[in-house]
Amino acid sequence: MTTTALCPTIPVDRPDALRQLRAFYVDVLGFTATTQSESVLRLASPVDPRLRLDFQRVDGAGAERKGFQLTVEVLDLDRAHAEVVRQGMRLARPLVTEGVRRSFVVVDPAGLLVEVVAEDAARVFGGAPALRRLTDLVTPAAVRAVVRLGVVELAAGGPTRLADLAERSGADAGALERLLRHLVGCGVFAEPSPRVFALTDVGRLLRDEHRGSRMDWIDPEGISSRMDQALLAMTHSIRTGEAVYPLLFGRSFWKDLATEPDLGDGFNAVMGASTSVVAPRLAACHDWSQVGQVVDVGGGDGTLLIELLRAHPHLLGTLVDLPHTASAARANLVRAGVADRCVVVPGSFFDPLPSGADVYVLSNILHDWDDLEAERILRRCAEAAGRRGRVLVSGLPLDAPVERELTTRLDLMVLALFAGRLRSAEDLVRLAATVGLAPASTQVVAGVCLLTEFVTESVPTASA
Ligand SMILES: C[S@@+](CC[C@H](N)C(=O)[O-])C[C@H]1O[C@@H](n2cnc3c(N)ncnc32)[C@H](O)[C@@H]1O
Repeated sequence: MTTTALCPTIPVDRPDALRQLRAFYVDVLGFTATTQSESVLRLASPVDPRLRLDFQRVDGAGAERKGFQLTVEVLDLDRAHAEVVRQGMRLARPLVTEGVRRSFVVVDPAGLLVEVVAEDAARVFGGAPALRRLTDLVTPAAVRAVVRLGVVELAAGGPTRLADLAERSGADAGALERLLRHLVGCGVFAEPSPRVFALTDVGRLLRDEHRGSRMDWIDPEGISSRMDQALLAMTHSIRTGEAVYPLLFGRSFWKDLATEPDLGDGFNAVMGASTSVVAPRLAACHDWSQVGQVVDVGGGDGTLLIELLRAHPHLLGTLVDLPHTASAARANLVRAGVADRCVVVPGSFFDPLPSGADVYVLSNILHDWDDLEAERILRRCAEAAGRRGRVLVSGLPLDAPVERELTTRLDLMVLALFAGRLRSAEDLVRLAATVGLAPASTQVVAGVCLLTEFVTESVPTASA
């Protein structure tokens, strides 16, 4: 049995209550009123129709139900009904069909009336909503289109006429109206008056100012689009355990970024934006006072190193990354005014790293690689750190204390892109042990990022 939505029905007995309730739930909390009559007010979240709330007048005519009641939507109503009968539960109303709506009312063991209904529209159009939510590509594509067209930014100032949005974004007015109409239904835009569109709270999350959010990853051109295409072709990766990206684009993800500077710039920008959220916490949560020299291995556009150098003025830094990204990092370090305390080394972390620093940081690196390659990177860090240095590994672990879907999503993404994998804290310790690194401390930063400090137990012999 699967429940797909839940809706409390709350009885109200004052004549003007429904109007006041509407003012609060619609105007303050942003619910949409899906039905309003003399006797009922039905509300739903515009972005998640599973979040519902009904109010029902119990004083007037037509108020057939009394008392608090729950409506539970299930995928298989007949099976739920058969089970209720098998358990000998009391039915307050037998199974009935009203139009396309089939339901029964049962009294739960706490005495609460529970109306069990078949998932709406499941038999009408477009398949079961629960399945549609899992499989639909139209909405994600529509969101990408409206961002790419710049319409989100154009509407940022407040309600804007369709004609202006179309003219300024260079879109066909009729087609743009169809796009926006769909996004109104999804709760991304509102249409306060005909052909005037405004961003909702959800729509505002798509704005440029939300750097470091999901929004950075949905530009439908450039690197994000290639990543999307790789995800759509994931079946190959599941079949083989290999990255599908090279199959689609003729070279590995990192080679692709190095070959097409625009792609590299795009990736550095989104990666830097996402790292900027956690960088201040990484700069604050570790004891950097004893560290003189830090090497940021695969340091990307310099976001983390800039944060470290700014927060700890005694610190000297080195950033190692592939040549194109190293140049971007150098420019950012100069702009941030910390270049005089920093060396940028264009190169690969599969080659020997600058040795003798106190700390080697690997931020969001190891999950891009399979175990063999991740081990090679760790070995390079351990060799360079020697007996005295430490290796700090930071990134989202597979067993992060967050909703599971957040970690499994990234795990599948790195599989499709680079045959990488997310690792649990335990996996990481096991992997590091193969190159003589032992955990000295571990902490969760910003609720999602595992920061593990390793010391060298036995320095690996330098590999070729
Ligand atoms: C996921 S990003 C992480 C960037 C940065 N550490 C952060 O946390 O924002 C991975 C980085 O690894 C770099 N990289 C990939 N292959 C590399 C290699 N062979 N040697 C050095 N850097 C490499 C990429 O250029 C990119 O900057």
